[in-house]
Amino acid sequence: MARTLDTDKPAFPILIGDIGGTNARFWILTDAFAEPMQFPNIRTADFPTIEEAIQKDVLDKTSMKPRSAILAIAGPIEGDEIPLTNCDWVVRPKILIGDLGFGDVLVINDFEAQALAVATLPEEARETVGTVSSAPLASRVVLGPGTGLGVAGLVHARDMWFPVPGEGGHVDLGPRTARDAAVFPHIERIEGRVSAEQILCGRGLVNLYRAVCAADGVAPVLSVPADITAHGLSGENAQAAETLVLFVTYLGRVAGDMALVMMAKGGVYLAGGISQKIVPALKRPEFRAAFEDKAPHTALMRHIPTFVVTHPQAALAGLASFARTPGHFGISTDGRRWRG
Ligand SMILES: Nc1ncnc2c1ncn2[C@@H]1O[C@H](COP(=O)(O)OP(=O)(O)OP(=O)(O)O)[C@@H](O)[C@H]1O
Repeated sequence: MARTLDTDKPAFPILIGDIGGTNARFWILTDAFAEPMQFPNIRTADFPTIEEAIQKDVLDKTSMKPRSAILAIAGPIEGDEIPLTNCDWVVRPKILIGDLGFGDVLVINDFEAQALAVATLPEEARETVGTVSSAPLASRVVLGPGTGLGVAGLVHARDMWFPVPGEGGHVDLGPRTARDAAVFPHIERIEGRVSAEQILCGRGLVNLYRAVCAADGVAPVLSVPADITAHGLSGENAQAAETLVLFVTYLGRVAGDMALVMMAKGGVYLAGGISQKIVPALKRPEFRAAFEDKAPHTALMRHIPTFVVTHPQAALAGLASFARTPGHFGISTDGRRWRG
């Protein structure tokens, strides 16, 4: 139920963890007010299991014994064994309780955590894209191209924020312009279709770049997402430069669709590992133009702010806000909380 944790809060110290497909990050909150203890970011591929990662990255490095854990993971949360999308780890709350000594484990969706962050993000932890820079207390959307494409909504009601997790990264993305029509036939599909995540993530950047090369009849010379954005931003590779322009155009198109679905007058927040790295490209006209190009609602879209989340550990900041003041957030713990 929405207020479960308000009356039954997890006990401090609390381990909070943001576990993505590529990276995992952990903090310990010693109490409701103290600065968090931060631990080195790790790559999930460097540890065979999450238990080993928590033991070696966190527990072996402090005498603090966390009593509770709140983990945000990439993937759906069902049952007592929760495999992660895009990584080999399986989260087993009963093992975390039995082997690592936690008394209380809550697992939520990683984009729910991003939504928690967006609810409480200070202005200095975001950068405005476009000309609208104030965000009213109204529904928001967070959209994050990273290892995958995460999407969540955030509803403000009854003086609380309610994150709305979903699978919005898998909506269809179709061609609009003549150039799109030339590039799209070369985009690798998933079961016959081009979902947004086929383009708007690290792997998708490579997919899009290869399609641009194929449309131009040139051999691809880049294969790593960071190289494509670097060569695209510098302009030294024509196909990478166009890839980046198309990437922000499609991101604007999907971000606009999500804003329409949620009536997100409170703004669209771009998170994930890629957004912060391509801010100059997002500030070119194409992103906002695609975002606003939503007839018959272009006037509405012009007033919706768009931001890049610049906080380096936004999901952890969101989890920390929730752990400290759970009553401010409507998070359901049904089927997602285990006790020792
Ligand atoms: N400079 C860059 N330009 C483009 N892509 C990048 C850059 N740096 C990293 N990436 C890509 O970002 C992705 C990692 O994103 P992120 O940091 O959000 O990881 P994550 O938290 O593990 O992801 P997720 O939560 O989506 O599973 C990888 O696909 C990586 O190739």
